[in-house]
Amino acid sequence: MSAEIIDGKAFAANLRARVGEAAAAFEARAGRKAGLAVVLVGDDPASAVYVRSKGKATVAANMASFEHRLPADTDQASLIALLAQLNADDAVDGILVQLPLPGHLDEQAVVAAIDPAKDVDGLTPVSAGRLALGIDGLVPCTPLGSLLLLQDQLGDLSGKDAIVIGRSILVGKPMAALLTAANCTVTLAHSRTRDLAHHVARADIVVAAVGRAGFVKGEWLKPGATVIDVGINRVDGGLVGDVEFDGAASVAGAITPVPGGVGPMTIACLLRNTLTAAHRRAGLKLDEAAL
Ligand SMILES: Nc1nc(=O)c2c([nH]1)NC[C@@H]1CN(c3ccc(C(=O)N[C@@H](CCC(=O)O)C(=O)O)cc3)C=[N+]21
Repeated sequence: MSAEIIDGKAFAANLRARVGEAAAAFEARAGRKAGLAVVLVGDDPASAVYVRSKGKATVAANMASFEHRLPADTDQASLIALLAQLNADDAVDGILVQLPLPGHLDEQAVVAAIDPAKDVDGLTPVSAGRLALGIDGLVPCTPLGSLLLLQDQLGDLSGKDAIVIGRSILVGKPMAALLTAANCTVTLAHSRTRDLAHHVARADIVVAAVGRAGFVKGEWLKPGATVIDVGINRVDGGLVGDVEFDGAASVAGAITPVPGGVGPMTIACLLRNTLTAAHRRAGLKLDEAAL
């Protein structure tokens, strides 16, 4: 094994601490805490654990946490009504609706009902449009966290060849947009891509977000490549990523582990986005470069 292991957990802890300091400064200036509302529909135990850990991290970062747990059979109109109430609530700077929603709900319509100014997940059509057009807005947390790790690892990304594997709304598409904005030459690969290994072999940066355990093989990689493994797959032995870790670690220059890589960055970036939204809503300036 030769690759450096990128410690996302430590980086995320640092970021949360810096966000916490900036959130305390926000409270002093604005006369209120920045606030994050999380909406959970149904009682999926994994989601409940995840929502609880977000709430704890929010409070630890000097922000207010509002949790709304709704029964699994909540109807569309009630959920939209709750979102309208949160949109109108001045104490709420960020709104996150935990996905996936129960099947009877229209996920697209629900997400679109979130005020883009409070869209800390970066998933509304307005946020996605802003990212595509290069207009300042709120960016999805997992791609943002991945970009921060890459910039920390590599510095300026200009001119680097990057491949993003997976074209989901949550990760792949926004990741490709962020890397393009950072001046990478980006390949967006997906399930219909022919000869994926050939494309991966050219990449200085590989972001794997396909949701299949061990899908990306070490022998595909360019020696020294930086690998960001977004996958979180539950298997018999515990959690594994989308990259075959041992094989990749003997070829890559640096790689994120699962767990302890991108996952913790997602929550840290959710807090960062909440602070960003709070400053914009209050008309205050946040020095994002200092975060
Ligand atoms: N609207 C919405 N936004 C989301 O961002 C969102 C969502 N819905 N639904 C669920 C997924 C999942 N997700 C994770 C975030 C952090 C970890 C994380 O911190 N994972 C730890 C390990 C956790 C463990 O041990 O289970 C790690 O990778 O080290 C995992 C999963 C955000 N999601």
